[in-house]
Amino acid sequence: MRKRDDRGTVADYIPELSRVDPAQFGIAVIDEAGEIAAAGDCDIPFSVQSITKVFTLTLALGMVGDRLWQRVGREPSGSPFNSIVQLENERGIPRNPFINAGAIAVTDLILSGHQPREALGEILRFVQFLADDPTIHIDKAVAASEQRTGFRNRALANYMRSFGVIDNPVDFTLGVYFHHCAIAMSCRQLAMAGRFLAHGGIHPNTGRSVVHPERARRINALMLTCGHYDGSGDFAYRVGLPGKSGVGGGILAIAPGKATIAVWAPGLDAAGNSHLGRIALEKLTKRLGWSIFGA
Ligand SMILES: NC(=O)CC[C@H](N)C(=O)O
Repeated sequence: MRKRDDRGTVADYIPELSRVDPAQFGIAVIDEAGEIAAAGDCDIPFSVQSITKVFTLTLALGMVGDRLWQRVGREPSGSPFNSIVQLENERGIPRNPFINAGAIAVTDLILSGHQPREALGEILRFVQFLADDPTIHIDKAVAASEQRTGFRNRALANYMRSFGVIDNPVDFTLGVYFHHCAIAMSCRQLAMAGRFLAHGGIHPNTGRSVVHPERARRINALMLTCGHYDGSGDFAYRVGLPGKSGVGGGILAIAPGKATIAVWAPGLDAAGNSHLGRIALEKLTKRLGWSIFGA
């Protein structure tokens, strides 16, 4: 991967992300026993962006349960991650929790009854707990950069608010959303944080239950069908694992019962998913026979 020169394009609609060096590549795999195989820039923290949508969905389901599905759907959108078109015909209900509109609605549920700072603290502590690492932090420069330029997300949130899908002041909800997207993690930390999804909802480090096995299975199903936006079908076709991407160039993939894999390569393809990250996952799952659809 290091040697390839087809690297995709670094996201530039969040100015701070356009400063990231596209030559970087990292990967970390953690198996059921906790054995770690990691290479390249696997310890460099990067902006996880939409990958946090997996953690905020998990947290929100724990807080409000299946009531969440009154606000957000569970179907792939077939549209770009920041698209607004479906909201008009679908009463402001976003198609799924992994497109921006859906993740903003989920963030709004987490915020309800809290101050933005408390809600954000709750999300960050949850991610730190999952990764078993209290040093994980929010990159304030990235958050501020998106606060300044996030006009589309502001449009999505205001539009949903007009349908009553968002309860809190839009600026509060978006403040929490921009900041949790700006959580910085390395591939190693991310692969660690996802482990409960590969192992039936159990946190392997502590043996404690994070979610019911059924919920872990369902989150994986959503990652498979919606985790790469309008590139989800292609990701399932090529890689064959539940996965969640972010515009920082990271992908978290789950091989149920086997392992978690986190990859990071900042250059993106046309759908906003890591170009080399996807290629690396495709090669790895093929070689190991890890696709959930068979060898
Ligand atoms: N696909 C992504 O990672 C998008 C997340 C980013 N914070 C945004 O809202 O645009």
